[in-house]
Amino acid sequence: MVKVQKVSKVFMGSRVLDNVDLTVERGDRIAMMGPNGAGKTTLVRAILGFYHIDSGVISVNGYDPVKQRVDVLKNISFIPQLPPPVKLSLEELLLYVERSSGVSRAKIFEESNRMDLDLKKHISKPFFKLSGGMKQKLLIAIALSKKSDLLIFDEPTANLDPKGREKFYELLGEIDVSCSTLFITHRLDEIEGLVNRKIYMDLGKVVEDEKV
Ligand SMILES: Nc1ncnc2c1ncn2[C@@H]1O[C@H](COP(=O)(O)OP(=O)(O)OP(=O)(O)O)[C@@H](O)[C@H]1O
Repeated sequence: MVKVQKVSKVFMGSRVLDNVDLTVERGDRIAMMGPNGAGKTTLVRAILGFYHIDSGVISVNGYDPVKQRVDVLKNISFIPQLPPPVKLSLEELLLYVERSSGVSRAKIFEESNRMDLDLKKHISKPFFKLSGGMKQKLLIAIALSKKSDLLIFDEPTANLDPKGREKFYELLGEIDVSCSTLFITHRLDEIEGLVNRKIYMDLGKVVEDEKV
């Protein structure tokens, strides 16, 4: 599904990804861990085509993430570490998601309800005015509503209260087995039961890749 071959990325003279090799297969449930600054987010963003890489090759379902971005993103749901500063109201955002990704509004409402987020109450508020946890809940609801082959979560529970986290893990337990997931996390204890592979990064390299 995802092939990362000898990928390097340099930011301001510093090698953030150093010759990384990684393959994600269908059904992989990955916990990606490693110290702050190890290169986890950069790797995921390169897979999503947000960054040009300096060397190596990345392909997602056979597509180049930079040149064929639309084809790559069509089958991926991504929750970033920091919610984007979207100025649209929730109403406008839902309309945009519905039109651009074909995700049903009713499904987003359903998933939001399950995350204890009252969308109706906040529907005319701009997204950026929601609390951190509410933003994350909405992004989770959208990601889980979209039919994707691969779900990528970059520390998705950082802003969630304990109940929100519990609900989130409950929903994750229901994800189709054919779907792959990649979690960047510092809290392995919380997702231990949901993963079948653990990857550790350090200093821009994959230093351990273990099936569990
Ligand atoms: N757009 C950017 N411009 C310059 N440097 C960057 C950029 N993005 C990331 N970096 C640098 O790349 C390094 C790796 O950052 P990255 O966010 O990939 O780490 P991480 O493993 O996800 O860390 P954390 O666990 O703290 O989220 C850091 O030194 C960071 O400062």
